[in-house]
Amino acid sequence: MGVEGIAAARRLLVALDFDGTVAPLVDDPSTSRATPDAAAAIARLRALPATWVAFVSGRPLDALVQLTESGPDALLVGSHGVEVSIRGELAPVELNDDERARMARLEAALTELVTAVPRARLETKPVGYGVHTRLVTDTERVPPLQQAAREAADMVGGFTTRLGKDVIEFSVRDVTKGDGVRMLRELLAAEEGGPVAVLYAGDDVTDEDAFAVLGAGDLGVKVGAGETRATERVADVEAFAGLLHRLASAREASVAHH
Ligand SMILES: O=P(O)(O)OC[C@H]1O[C@H](O[C@H]2O[C@H](CO)[C@@H](O)[C@H](O)[C@H]2O)[C@H](O)[C@@H](O)[C@@H]1O
Repeated sequence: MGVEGIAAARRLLVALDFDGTVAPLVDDPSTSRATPDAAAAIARLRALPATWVAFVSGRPLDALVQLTESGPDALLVGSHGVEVSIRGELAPVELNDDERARMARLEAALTELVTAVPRARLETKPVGYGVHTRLVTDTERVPPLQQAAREAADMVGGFTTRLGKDVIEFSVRDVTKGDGVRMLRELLAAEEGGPVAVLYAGDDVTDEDAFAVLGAGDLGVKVGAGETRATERVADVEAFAGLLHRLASAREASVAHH
């Protein structure tokens, strides 16, 4: 299924990773924003009937709400599938005592490791941690730091590890972006009373879980280089915004015919 094919789907969910897909990677994660071109294409898609745009991200949900400048109709999945917000209704994530205790032990160990490597940074998330190395200038120190972080997580036990772009992440919940996409598709299909086709786009290894739940009537788009199970690829964030505009134009034409 190509872009023009999926544009003709009766009901379409456009599920998007955020960092590296609609927003270029930057040194300060709090300053990330979708490019104006991507934002314009998303607005065009959102204006169409039977068309939904969702963000499915590794970001904590509160950051995702802020960075995507989401309105009350937003469909958001944060923390790699763990946190979900459907049109402002947040399903709260409550850690149990055991999870809290393991988080505290891992935080102590990671804090010590990160403090020892200049410009490494620890991101604290609702269900885990990210060890960021984007700004580490002594790059030889990155692999040993990541290895030590992995060992610390193994020692505490029960963490899912994900290697992303200049980040290694640990989550106390074993949920994926694939679970998030499946949940969104089922929700919309139940609401609308019929099947929903999905276009999913992402740039990182964690997006492969989402590509894995796509079927014959869906479309996976990999943004940038790297191995992927997605069937379509674009070079970068700018090219992906172009694809979103192409999708919006084709869907506008398809809607006009029906
Ligand atoms: O699933 P995503 O929406 O792609 O989020 C993945 C992680 O994104 C953030 O880190 C990455 O983007 C930062 C801003 O461009 C960049 O500085 C960092 O090097 C990247 O790893 C975010 O901080 C993480 O929480 C997300 O899991």
